[in-house]
Amino acid sequence: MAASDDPFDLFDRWFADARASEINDPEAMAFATADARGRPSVRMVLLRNAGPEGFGFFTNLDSRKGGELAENPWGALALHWKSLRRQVRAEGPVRQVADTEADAYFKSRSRASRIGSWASDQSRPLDSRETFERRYASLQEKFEGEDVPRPPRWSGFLLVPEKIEFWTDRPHRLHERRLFTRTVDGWDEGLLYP
Ligand SMILES: Cc1cc2nc3c(=O)[nH]c(=O)nc-3n(C[C@H](O)[C@H](O)[C@H](O)COP(=O)(O)O)c2cc1C
Ligand code: PXP
Repeated sequence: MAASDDPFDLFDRWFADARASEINDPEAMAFATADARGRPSVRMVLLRNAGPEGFGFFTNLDSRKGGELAENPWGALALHWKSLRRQVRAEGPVRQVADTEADAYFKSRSRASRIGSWASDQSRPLDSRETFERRYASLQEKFEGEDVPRPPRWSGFLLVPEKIEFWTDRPHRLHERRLFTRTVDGWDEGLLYP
């Protein structure tokens, strides 16, 4: 298969274009999960790695998405780059990243964000903004002068794509859709009607 037909090479080129032309957050993607009954939910997350191993992001394992992935480890994502009028979609099984990988990413975040990850019981009901701010302030004190470690329930997920679609806007809604489907030894490429 020619290098230009590899979906991750294509993704890298599109992502570079998006970084150059989007006004903010080219890595923002909608990430869908579903519970054990198949009921879907979707939210934005930031794509933090993309390559042949998959598409990765970081979050709280006890969040709604974390709970749904624990019961149903499948996901779907969509990136939309408005400035380019392009969309990428991917679907496949989702696995948690290794602790070493989560640690390395967590270390790269700002101290304030690291403390925020301890302060936030993500997706749980919160009685008031004040409660959250008090928790944050007391954690700032607790960690004063110390390194802020990764909370044990904060980690990352990797979607290992079985399908990746590249969508390009064309006039009159006659768009182009290139679908890559994983095979035992590579990728099949085909087109879809728009
Ligand atoms: C642009 C954008 C990027 C976001 N990135 C993340 C992220 O990388 N990780 C995360 O946990 N939440 C992120 N959030 C917050 C999520 O959208 C969501 O509110 C949170 O993860 C809880 O989702 P859940 O209750 O479905 O688990 C982001 C929100 C926006 C708008
Ligand atoms: N966690 C939460 C709750 C977020 O809102 C975001 C981005 O909005 C992220 C994680 C990902 O970004 P970062 O790792 O840079 O904080």
